[in-house]
Amino acid sequence: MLQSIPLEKALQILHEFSAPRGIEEIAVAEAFGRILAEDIIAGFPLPPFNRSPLDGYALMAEDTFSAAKDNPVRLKLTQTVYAGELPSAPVIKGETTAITTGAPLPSGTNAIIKFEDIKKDGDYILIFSPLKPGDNFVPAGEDVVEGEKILVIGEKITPASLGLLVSLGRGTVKVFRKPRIAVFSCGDELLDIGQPRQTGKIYNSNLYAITAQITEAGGLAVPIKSVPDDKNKIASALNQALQENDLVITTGGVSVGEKDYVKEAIKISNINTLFWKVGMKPGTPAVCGERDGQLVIGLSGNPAASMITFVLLARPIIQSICGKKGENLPEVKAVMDVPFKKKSGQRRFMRAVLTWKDGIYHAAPAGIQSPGALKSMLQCNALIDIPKGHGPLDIGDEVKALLLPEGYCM
Ligand SMILES: Nc1nc2c(c(=O)[nH]1)N[C@H]1C(S)=C(S)[C@@H](COP(=O)(O)OP(=O)(O)OC[C@H]3O[C@@H](n4cnc5c(N)ncnc54)[C@H](O)[C@@H]3O)O[C@H]1N2
Ligand code: MOO
Repeated sequence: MLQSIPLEKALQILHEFSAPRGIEEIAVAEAFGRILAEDIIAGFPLPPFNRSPLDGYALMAEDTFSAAKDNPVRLKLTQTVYAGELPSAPVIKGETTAITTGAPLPSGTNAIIKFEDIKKDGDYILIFSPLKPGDNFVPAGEDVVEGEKILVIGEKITPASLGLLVSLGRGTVKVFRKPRIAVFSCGDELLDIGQPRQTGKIYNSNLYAITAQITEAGGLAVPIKSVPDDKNKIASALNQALQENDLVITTGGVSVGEKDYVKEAIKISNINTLFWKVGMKPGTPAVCGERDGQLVIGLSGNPAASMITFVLLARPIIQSICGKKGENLPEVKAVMDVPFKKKSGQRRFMRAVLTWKDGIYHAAPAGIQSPGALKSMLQCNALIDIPKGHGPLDIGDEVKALLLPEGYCM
């Protein structure tokens, strides 16, 4: 069994099992936040026809070249085109068409003047300044040309991508299937919501924090009741969770204590242990296994450690299973504004608050860094990646920071 491996190596191993688990075609109305499983090629241009961007008059710019304040040009008004209608005739020299915003332009026109800028004179309009060809003229395909690839496999569907899909007449779209991700915590000390407080016991907060993290990552979280410190019970929970889901995440019971049974339960369930312990603090004792291509990711029970290991180790794998392309967390440089006294015997991911000031990120520790201290995660918007063996950090030291996903921080 591999033991105490660098985070990058751990990710490389897990990525062997991170292929998407299938494609489904869903209604565009349901597709916000999903990951595209097809490239979207425009079947027609946007806008689909030459159109007016304002309420006014469509005309030939050449007719207005001599227009001046004291020498207006007179054009004959021959028709009105409203948005949703079609012009009944082209515009010829000396004529104009009244037009509303979004209406198709009659052929022959190459400029539009706002109705506030003309004077009506019976069936004629008076124009007091010249227009150039193309003034206020929105050509078909200004936004998207026919045949253009506007969305690409692996991109997240945003409000704008939904708008574009519908503009192109799409009612459904192919997306990667959301992986079902079971999550449960191990520990005799765990109480669930609603159970009365008991001395020596604590509430199972990890289940809810990790469930939310799975949802943020794009997975379909399947939270499961906590399992006592019993290797056979943990093994059977793992078995069942693997049968019904694409991936299983556990918390607790991964260290060296007498009742830390997850590693043993993994063996009992015929899950192949991929590695135990990752060179990072917090979250060192994470254990990962695989059975028939499905992963089990066992995180530390400490609430902050489990959240941090989730974001660094599990999130990129989940995102990849979701079909998402690209890096996990954006990396930026920051300067320490507040010292951090501790040495880092191991590579440490320090919870930090980053603020943008004078063209640079400034970093301060987010609070107590112990792996069980969860409150520090509230304000934490970044993790400072401190290399193994690094001494204390002083004010002004430059550090590497990983920006946490939006939605993690208050
Ligand atoms: N002798 C040693 N002891 C420990 C070592 C070590 O190397 N030698 N490693 C420490 C490190 S590092 C970590 S991290 C923890 C990890 O322990 P486990 O993953 O086995 O987690 P537990 O012991 O089950 O729990 C740790 C801590 O977190 C609380 N907890 C557990 N589950 C939950 C939950 N669902 N919600 C909220 N809080 C939870 C639990 O009560 C403990 O306080 O091991 C060190 N020990
Ligand atoms: O690895 Mo543990 O460092 O205490 O979270």
